Amino acid sequence: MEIFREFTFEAAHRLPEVPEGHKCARLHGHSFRIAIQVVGPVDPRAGWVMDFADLRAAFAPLHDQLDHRYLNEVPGLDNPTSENLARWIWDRLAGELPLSAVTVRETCTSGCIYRGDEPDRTPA
Ligand SMILES: Nc1nc2c(c(=O)[nH]1)N=C([C@H](O)[C@H](O)COP(=O)(O)OP(=O)(O)OP(=O)(O)O)CN2
Ligand SMILES: [Zn+2]
Repeated sequence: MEIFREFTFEAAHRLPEVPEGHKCARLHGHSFRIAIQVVGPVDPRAGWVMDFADLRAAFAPLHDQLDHRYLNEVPGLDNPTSENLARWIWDRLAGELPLSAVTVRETCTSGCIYRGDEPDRTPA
């Protein structure tokens, strides 16, 4: 079974690799929403995969590095797209949680879901 916990943080960023004139090259901010999803068996005694509090504890150091920051200055996030942020979070949590997905929502209507390195599904 999969469980998830959601987190929010406020941060500024700019995207340095967008085409000239793209609005996202300018400094701007978002209320980012993150979902950390893990997978595992339901412990028959506890009745849960793991305590939601364990997800909060695991994410807490990352929240400290992201909240009210200029993301471009965070080591490893010099091009802080949703995709790169999802991978950045995954790489830092994969060693301690049985991750199945990291979701990053940058706005109410856009974001990405990362499930770790996946086969390339680009049509031939
Ligand atoms: N694949 C991606 N595309 C874009 C990303 C990204 O991380 N991955 N990021 C941005 C910008 O950060 C932008 O702030 C968010 O994009 P967008 O959905 O365009 O935001 P708006 O709310 O401004 O949308 P409008 O419909 O244009 O109002 C851009 N693209
Ligand atoms: Zn943005």
